[in-house]
Amino acid sequence: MDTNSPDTATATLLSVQNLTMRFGGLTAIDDLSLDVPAGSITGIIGPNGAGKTTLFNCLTGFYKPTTGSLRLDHPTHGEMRLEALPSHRVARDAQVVRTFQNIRLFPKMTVLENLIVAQHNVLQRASRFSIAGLFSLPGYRQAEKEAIERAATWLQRLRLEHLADHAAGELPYGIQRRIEIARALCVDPVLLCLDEPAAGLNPRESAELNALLLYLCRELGIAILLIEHDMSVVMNVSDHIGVISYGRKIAEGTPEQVKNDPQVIKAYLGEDDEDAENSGNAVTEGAAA
Ligand SMILES: Nc1ncnc2c1ncn2[C@@H]1O[C@H](COP(=O)(O)OP(=O)(O)OP(=O)(O)O)[C@@H](O)[C@H]1O
Repeated sequence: MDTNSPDTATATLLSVQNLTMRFGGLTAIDDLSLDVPAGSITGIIGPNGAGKTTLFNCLTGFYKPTTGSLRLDHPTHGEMRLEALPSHRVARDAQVVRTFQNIRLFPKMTVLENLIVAQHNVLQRASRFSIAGLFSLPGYRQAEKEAIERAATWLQRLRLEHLADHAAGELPYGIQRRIEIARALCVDPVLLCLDEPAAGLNPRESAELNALLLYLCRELGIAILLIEHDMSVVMNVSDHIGVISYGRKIAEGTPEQVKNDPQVIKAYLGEDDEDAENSGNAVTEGAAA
């Protein structure tokens, strides 16, 4: 990553301040404040319907928050207010990129083509919105060459290069999830937002995902914001975890602090003693894997 440097490790990259998102009478996010440090992995957990994906949708411009601010300290552009940017500029200019809960690859395109399409912003600019692209002028050809090289680099880093010419939709589910991450990485993210990347993975694939996330963060310096229900992933890779319930932050801290927090156990287990016993398991399950 060109835009991240190791000395930013303790700085705040993203500051979510007093974020509220209402849908009519439903408050999905309720006065949420949370800091995402640079160069680290921040986990976001919480029961179903807690507001985690809504937070991502606010961050990436899919929703305009009702109130509150999302300040990104961009390594080259300085402070950017994400809540004021349209979604295409969040990815293109702020380099905040996301994956989705449901896989959204182009199934009939090859793996390589999926990664090139992700770079449409750069290619579109180089094409001068079609004339240069149409006549394949040198500037466009150069941009196209760089896009292919960038895609090839990420395929190689994620050990997918042997699958470059396969149709994405024909590959196993766990591989498709990995391709989605590779595709997001082609945009050179300052902040990579992953929405349940372990959903549907088997234990071996979850362990590989852990290794991948640690590599991206520790070796390449990419900050990651991770929504995940799979505790064997989130508890093992996160430096810091925020817990949301009914749109509010109920706890924040290291994985160890969070999994022992009575409010977190209650949110997962409910009030009932027996439920609570089960919910404690839900928070800690797989954490030592
Ligand atoms: N576009 C929308 N219109 C109305 N309600 C919405 C919309 N998007 C989300 N919600 C509601 O906001 C609440 C939070 O949903 P959200 O998807 O953010 O939860 P989540 O924590 O991601 O849940 P899960 O873990 O099940 O994916 C839910 O009650 C959901 O029904």
